[in-house]
Amino acid sequence: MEKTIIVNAKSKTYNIEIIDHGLKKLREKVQTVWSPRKVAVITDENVGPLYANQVQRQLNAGGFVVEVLTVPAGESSKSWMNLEKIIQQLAEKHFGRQDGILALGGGVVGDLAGLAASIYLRGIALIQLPTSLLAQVDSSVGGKTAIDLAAGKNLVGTFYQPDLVLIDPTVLLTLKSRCLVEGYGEIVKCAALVGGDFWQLTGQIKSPQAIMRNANALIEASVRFKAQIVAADETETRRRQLLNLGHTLGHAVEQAAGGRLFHGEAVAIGLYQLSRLFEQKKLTAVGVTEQISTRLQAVGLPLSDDELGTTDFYRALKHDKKIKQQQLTMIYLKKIGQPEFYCYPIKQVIGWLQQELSQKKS
Ligand SMILES: NC(=O)c1ccc[n+]([C@@H]2O[C@H](COP(=O)([O-])OP(=O)(O)OC[C@H]3O[C@@H](n4cnc5c(N)ncnc54)[C@H](O)[C@@H]3O)[C@@H](O)[C@H]2O)c1
Ligand SMILES: O=C(O)C(=O)C[C@@H](O)[C@H](O)[C@H](O)COP(=O)(O)O
Ligand SMILES: [Zn+2]
Repeated sequence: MEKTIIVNAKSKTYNIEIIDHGLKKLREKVQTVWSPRKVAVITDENVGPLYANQVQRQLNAGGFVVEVLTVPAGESSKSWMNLEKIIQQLAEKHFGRQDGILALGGGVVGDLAGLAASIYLRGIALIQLPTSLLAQVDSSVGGKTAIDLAAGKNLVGTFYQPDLVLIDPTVLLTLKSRCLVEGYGEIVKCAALVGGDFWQLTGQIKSPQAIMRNANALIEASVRFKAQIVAADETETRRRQLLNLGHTLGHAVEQAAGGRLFHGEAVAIGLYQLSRLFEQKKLTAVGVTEQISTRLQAVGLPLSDDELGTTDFYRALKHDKKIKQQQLTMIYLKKIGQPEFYCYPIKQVIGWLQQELSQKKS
């Protein structure tokens, strides 16, 4: 399979190339956007040993000079400390404005490396080579970069588009099952926003193996949708907020779980729980929540978490980026494929969630 999807964002137009065994074509693809230069390959301790040598060989063959910089695996790497270390290493190795960063890893590496690329020397070139399912369907596309603060997730970041996203679905074969499945949480989110054939396709996925068998179609559908949204609203003035379906609650749950839950798992909980509450409010059509829960449970994604009842929603939600003049915009589904905005005073949303979700572990 070889597919090209063009992202026509306001700040930049670039290609997303979805290519089976695309790593073998890395040199050729990078050469379409970059002349020979120094490249910092930023990766993590799991992905580096699997793919960094191959990436380095390909780049060297194209005349690129490669430095591999490795961070620990996991969400806690999205930190000031790692950002500073990367920036320091770029400076020590005399990276200049003509050089570049290639992010080789999951969403954690992509968000961190993207942020470093966007601020070092006020911005150097970036290529995303996403290796987790979540990164291939979501985080490598659209230019959001971030690190976390104690106060909340992704509170420091930029919008910074890459020159190229190269997706090789075959690298997913080395991903642990739990990591594959968490990426599917974002796919269900996306399919619920789109509806139609995409939603039907997710209805056929009944196991992690089925995710893998259908990976190419799932990646293509997710990326096509995200590319459209980013083209329409790169910096999230309104429409891009739709991609936050399930995230208002998801980010709160992820933070409360302190690393125990992966991002896609927390999004699954957020998707289900918020849909349940909006269905109770009669804003979401009867049966939507059941369709969502069936899809999530089919692959073993969680619908709830023990921490949910004790989550401090006040602490977690007050930093939501969708708050404006004390009003929080939440996304809900009127029906599958029909997302809507729901704007409500933040204090009342917090009270409502505390009341509805405290002590309930359903
Ligand atoms: N920028 C965005 O638009 C955006 C969108 C969604 C999520 N995110 C962010 O992405 C992060 C989650 O990303 P993630 O789920 O990829 O987590 P991750 O980067 O931690 O990757 C998950 C695990 O899989 C390992 N891994 C990755 N690729 C592998 C491979 N091919 N073989 C073996 N192991 C591999 C990693 O080392 C890690 O242990 C969160 O921080 C989230 O906030 C950002
Ligand atoms: O690309 C986007 O826009 C998204 O919202 C995609 C989300 O899946 C992703 O988790 C994103 O990082 C959330 O961003 P945030 O602005 O809510 O921190
Ligand atoms: Zn997300």
